Amino acid sequence: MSTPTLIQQVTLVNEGQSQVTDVLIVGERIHQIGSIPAQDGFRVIDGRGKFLLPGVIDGQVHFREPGLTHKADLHSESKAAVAGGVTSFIDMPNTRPNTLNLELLAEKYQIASQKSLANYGFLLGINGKNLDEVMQWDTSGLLAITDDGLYFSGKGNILADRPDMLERIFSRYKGVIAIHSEKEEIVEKNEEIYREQYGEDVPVKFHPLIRSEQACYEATERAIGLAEKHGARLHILHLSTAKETALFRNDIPLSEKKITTEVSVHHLWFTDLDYEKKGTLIKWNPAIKTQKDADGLLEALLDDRIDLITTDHAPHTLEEKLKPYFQSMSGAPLVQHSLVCLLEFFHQGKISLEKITEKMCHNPAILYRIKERGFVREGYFADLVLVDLNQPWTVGKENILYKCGWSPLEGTTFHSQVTHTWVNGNLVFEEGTFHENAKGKALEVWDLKN
Ligand SMILES: NC(=O)N[C@@H](CC(=O)O)C(=O)O
Repeated sequence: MSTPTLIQQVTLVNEGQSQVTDVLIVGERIHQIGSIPAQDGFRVIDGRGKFLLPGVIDGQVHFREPGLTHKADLHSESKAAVAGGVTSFIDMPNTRPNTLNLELLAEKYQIASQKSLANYGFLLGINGKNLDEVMQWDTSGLLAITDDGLYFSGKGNILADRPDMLERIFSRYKGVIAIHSEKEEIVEKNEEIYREQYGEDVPVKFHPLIRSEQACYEATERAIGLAEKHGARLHILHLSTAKETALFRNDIPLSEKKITTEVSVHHLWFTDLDYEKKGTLIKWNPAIKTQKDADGLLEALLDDRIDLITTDHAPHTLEEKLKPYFQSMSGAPLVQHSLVCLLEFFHQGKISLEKITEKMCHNPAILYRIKERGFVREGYFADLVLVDLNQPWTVGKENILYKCGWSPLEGTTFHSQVTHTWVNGNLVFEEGTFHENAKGKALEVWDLKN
């Protein structure tokens, strides 16, 4: 067993409170929280002036393996994740081939067990062809997160073109149905309008008018209608408009909600005014919209209509990004910078540390029923992140860890820095250095009764 680690006199931000305390890690678990005297054989970390949070659980990333490893892979992106204080992630099924059956799912878990520094869960994708098959699978047990997640996305989004199929899914599936919610038929009509005027090189500032508020709102409204009709468990991924926030409730605890949603960091951080400077580097689906939308999303996050913060970390090579509008890939990397972005909002007085912890650490664990993680509790896994709120640094090529080698935040100065990250009790990131001998684990889920 590794040396017990005592983090002394640290401000622990956890479960709605911040207090100075000591935290003792023994093996892969949090052994004790309180006033703990150092003993011979302990490794002691001086936490004075620093803040300790549960490791971030990013509920939506695209780490691109297998099949798209020229953009990213489970090793490179999990390294970027832990450097950013992210100790667990849930990866989406739009890898190649798409993760549409149990063999492909098992393959992902196998690769991650060899390569990932962070803990991992993989969602299963669904399309017109595998629906009946998925419904018959007993996906409990080993498959962890995947028994609880389904995902739809991209062109030919079935919300738009297969309402009959949605009806069947919502009436039969009991796990979390996670949806990328934009009506493709509206998007396609808008694309034609702009294509006629500008050809292939539509100015990217029109992206939020093509992937419009209406496209988002109508898809989300329809999905919620179906979920309510069938009592299904629906999660809307990366909400991007203020208007949609009115469709969600905040009068019941998350653990009792059947309809939940999240906001991704870029929809809080950027606005349409940034297209002029950043161009297609900030082309995402759903699109970055207006300041009013960013403000409305933050407000809904603070008043609990929005349940989680994710990144939708979606790396592409610079070459794939810097193309004319219609060829430029949507998506950008973020997982290394999500926590420091939110800490910057804290510095600006927009959000508390307790709320950041709730939305990035506690709530993903509650929503996906992740076992013994997401909170700093005795007996839980020691997934922890230590941050210094006053250690400014600037994002630049020399410190970007993404395989694609770029970030939409290049040139941004953050006041806060992640200094240490523990995953399952192992100190994997320490002041810019990685200890790569220990690998992450597959996330496990609580039984439904918990
Ligand atoms: N969010 C994005 O803009 N891109 C995602 C796919 C998706 O969610 O549409 C990707 O995988 O690149």
